[in-house]
Amino acid sequence: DPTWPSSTDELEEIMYQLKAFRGRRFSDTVDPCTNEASGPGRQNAAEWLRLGFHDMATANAAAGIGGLDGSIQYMLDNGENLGPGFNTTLRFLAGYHSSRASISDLIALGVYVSVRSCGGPVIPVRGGRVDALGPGDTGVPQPEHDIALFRQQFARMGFTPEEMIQVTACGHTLGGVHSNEFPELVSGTEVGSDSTVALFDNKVVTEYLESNTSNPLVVGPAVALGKDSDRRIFDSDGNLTVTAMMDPPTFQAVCQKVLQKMIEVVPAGVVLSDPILPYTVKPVGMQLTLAQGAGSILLTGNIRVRTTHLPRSEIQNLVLTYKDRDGGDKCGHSCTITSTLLGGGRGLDDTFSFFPIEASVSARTGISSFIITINLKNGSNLHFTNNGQSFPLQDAVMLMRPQSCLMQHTGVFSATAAIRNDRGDLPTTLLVSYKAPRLGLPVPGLHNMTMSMRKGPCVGLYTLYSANWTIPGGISFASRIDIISGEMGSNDAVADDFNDAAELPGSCAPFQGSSRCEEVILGTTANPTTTVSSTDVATVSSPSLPEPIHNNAQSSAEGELRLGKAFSSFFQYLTNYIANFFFGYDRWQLVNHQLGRVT
Ligand code: HEM
Repeated sequence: DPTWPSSTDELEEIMYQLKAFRGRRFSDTVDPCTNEASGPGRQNAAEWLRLGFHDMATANAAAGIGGLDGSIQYMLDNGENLGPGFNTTLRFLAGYHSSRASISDLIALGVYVSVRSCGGPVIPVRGGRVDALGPGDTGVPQPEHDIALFRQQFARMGFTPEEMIQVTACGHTLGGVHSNEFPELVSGTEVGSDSTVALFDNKVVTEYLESNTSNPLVVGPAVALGKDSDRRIFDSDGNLTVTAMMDPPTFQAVCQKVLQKMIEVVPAGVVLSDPILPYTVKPVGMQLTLAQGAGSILLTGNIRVRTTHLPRSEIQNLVLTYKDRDGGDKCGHSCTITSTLLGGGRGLDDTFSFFPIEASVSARTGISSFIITINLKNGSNLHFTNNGQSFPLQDAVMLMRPQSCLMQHTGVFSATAAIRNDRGDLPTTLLVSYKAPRLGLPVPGLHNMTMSMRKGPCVGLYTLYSANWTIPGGISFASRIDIISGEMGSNDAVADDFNDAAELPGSCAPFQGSSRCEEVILGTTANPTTTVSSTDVATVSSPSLPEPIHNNAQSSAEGELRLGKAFSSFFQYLTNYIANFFFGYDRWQLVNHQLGRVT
C-alpha cells in the first residue's frame, strides 16, 4: 500500500473510486465503452483516448518541450484538432480539475479509464503533470502527411518507427472517422476503424492484414486522396509490427507499453510520481469538528477498504484505534471506535467497502493518529498501520463546517475555523482555490485567494477565527478551502485543507463555546490544563442568521421564534443540500454530458 496521505490521493480517488457509494463517477460517460453520451456515432471512450494522443503529439521530447501538458485546451481552433470530442472531454475533465488534479493528469487518467472500460489493458498512471499556461507548438500528424513526415513527427515525440505503428494501431482500435470532420473520407455519421468500434481488441490489425477492413484510413476514398495514413503506417515496415500484434495477448501487452509511454511524455522538469495504486485501507473524507460546548471533537469520515480480494461478507467489523494528542493512550474513555459496513463502491477492477466513522473525541486529550484493525468472521484479524507510520490526523486546525457557509448563487462565503490555543500566536490564513470561466476556453481558470482570518472568541482549548469573502466566477461550489495555521510554506504550518465548498451549508450555525478559555500545553494530555482566563459563555452567532432576540418577557414567543429559526435554517440547509446534489459542479457537468444518453 502507499503511505497515507500522499500527493496523489485525489487522483487515486478519481481513478479507482468510481461508482456507487461515494463514487466520483469519473467513468460515467465512457463506461460502458459503447456509451455515446455526446450523441450518436460518438464513442466518448474513443474521444478520450484521442485527446491523450493529440495533447501529447506536439511534444519535442529531446528539447523537453510539450507533451501531455493540457496545452490542447488552448489549441482547439488551430485546424489540427478537428471534432467536438476534445471540447466535450475537456469540459467534463474540468469538473475534476483542482490544485491536486491537473488537466494533464486528468487526461492521463482518462486514457486509463477509457481503454480499460473498453476491455483494454490496465495502463499504469503516474501523477504530477503540470499544465501549460497557453498554447504549445503545432505538429499533430494528419492523414495526408507522408510516411517520412510521420516518422519525423513520432521521432520528435520520442517514438521509434516500430512504436509509431504500435501506438497508431492501439489508438485506432476504438472509434472511427466522422463525416462531419472528414466528409471526403466517409459518408453517414461514422465509419469505424475496425468492425468493433467499442472494443479494445486487435481487429484493427487483423482485419487490415486479412484485407477485409473498412477502416477509412486504409480503404475507400482515402487511397486516391493520399489520406490512407493507417495503410501507409502499418505497412511501413512490410507489416512486420502489425503481424506481431495479431496475437491478442501480444496486442494488449504492446498497447499497455506504448500507451503508458504516450502519457508519460511530459515537459522537462515535471517529476512523475510512482504509478497510482489503490489503497487496501484508505481514510476518506476524515474531518474533525469542534463540537458545541467545545468539550469534544467530532471525528467523522469513512475508512475505505479494498474488497477486491477480501470478500466483504467475511468482514465482521472494523476497529479504529487512536492515539491522543501526545501520541499516548489517554483518550478519556476508550481509544477505539468500532464500525460496521455502510456501503459498497466499485472501480473498473476493484470493489470497496466503506466503514463510517462517527465518534466523539475529548477535546482535552485530542487525537494525533490511528491504526485500523479488520476483524474477520472466522476470528482472525488484519492490521493496517500505514506502513508502520500510523494514519496521521491533526487536531490543531479545523474548518468548522457547521459555522461556515456558502451562498452558491452569489458566492457569498463565511469561513469559521477552530485553532488550538497553543497556536494562538501564529497567523491563521484562509486559502480559497476557486474557478472562473474563461471566454472561449473549455476549462475554467484556477485561482487562489488568501486572506488572514480574524481572531474571535476563545471557547475552551480552542479559539475561533473567521473570514468573509465573495467567491467570484459564478461556480463558487467548485472551490476548495484550506485553513492554514502558521507561516504558509513553513515546516511547522498545519492545515485543514482541500475542503469541498460544495459540502458547506447555505447558512452558518451559531456556536456555543465553553465558559473557560484554557491553555494547551503539548505533552501534558494526562494533566489538566491551566485556566488562563474566564469569560462568559462564548456564543458566536451566524453572520447570515438574524441576531438573537434577548427579551425575557417574551420567552414563549422567543421559544417559538427559535423553533421557527431552527426549522427555517434546517429548511435552508435542505434546499442547499438538494441544490448541491443536483447542481454540484461534477454532477452538473455530468448532466450536461449525459443529455441524450441512452441507458
Ligand atoms: C499518424 C498518426 C495518426 C493519424 C494521421 C490519425 C488520424 C486520425 C483521424 C483522421 C481520425 C478521425 C477523427 C474523426 O473523424 O473523428 C482519427 C481518429 C482516432 N484516432 Fe487517430 N491518428 C493517428 C494516430 C493516433 C494515435 C497514436 C492514437 C492514440 C493512441 C489515435 C487515436 C484515435 C482515436 C481513439 C480515434 C477515434 C476517435 C473517435 O472515434 O471519436 N490516433 N485519427
